[in-house]
Amino acid sequence: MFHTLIKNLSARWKSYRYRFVPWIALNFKNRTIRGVPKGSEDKVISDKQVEDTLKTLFTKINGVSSKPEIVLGVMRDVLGFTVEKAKSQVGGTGVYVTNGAVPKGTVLAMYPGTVYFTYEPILLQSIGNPFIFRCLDGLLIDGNDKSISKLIYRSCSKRERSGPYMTSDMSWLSSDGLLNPLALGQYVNNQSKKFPANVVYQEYDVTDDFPLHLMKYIPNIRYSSTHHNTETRFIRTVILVSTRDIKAGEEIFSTYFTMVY
Ligand SMILES: C[S@@+](CC[C@H](N)C(=O)[O-])C[C@H]1O[C@@H](n2cnc3c(N)ncnc32)[C@H](O)[C@@H]1O
Repeated sequence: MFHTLIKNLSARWKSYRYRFVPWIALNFKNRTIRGVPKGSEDKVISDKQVEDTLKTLFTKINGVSSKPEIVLGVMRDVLGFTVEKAKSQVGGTGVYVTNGAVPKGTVLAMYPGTVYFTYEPILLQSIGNPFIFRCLDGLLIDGNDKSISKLIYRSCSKRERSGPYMTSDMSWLSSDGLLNPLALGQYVNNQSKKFPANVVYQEYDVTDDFPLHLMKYIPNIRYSSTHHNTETRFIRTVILVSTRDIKAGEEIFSTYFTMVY
């Protein structure tokens, strides 16, 4: 009987398709589901566009001071807009476009955090944690910037550094300085009737050919060491892409409920 229970649970988990894990999804009564046809991979812009945006922004930020006003100034010059955290219109903290305008189909944020493969232990970190994001292939990203999640991200980042090079951004965990101004996607709230979604999530895997000196701006790190895992050395990132033009002053909303059918 126990065996059947585990089998059923595991089958249900495999067919689970929402972006946020069940303990977050349960909080929402009125779920508007975004359907994605199976096999479409759910990409609204190409990997090449994502890569170009990240490389261009990181190259311009590289070497400037980590003072937020300086970094945001560079972001404004390069991308034509800035995004920042502020009190949400629906609950807690949210993310707003604070300057300029975001055209449709633009990378405007990233979902930072520790990346867990399906076989890695996340239970302890996940209890009461509303920041666990689920990728379409089941990988989980813990974007919580507090408590045990924060300690784990920091220690994995230190483990992965490559000689003088940091291979991930830790600045989203504190207010000591800003490296990657896009790394605030974990604070984007779920859409509602009054505030329909204006962004979607999209997976983007950073591979070995990404310039090593720009890796310090990648706000994701693998829970397990990449060095022992030659087949899967990529770093999963998740970006948020605008689905319409967004003006300064508007809050960003996504849909936590993406259903693959
Ligand atoms: C990933 S966090 C988003 C950031 C969060 N607002 C905060 O201040 O930390 C997810 C949590 O935000 C809240 N949230 C997100 N969308 C919401 C909405 N439309 N209405 C009310 N609360 C929402 C819920 O508490 C949810 O568990």
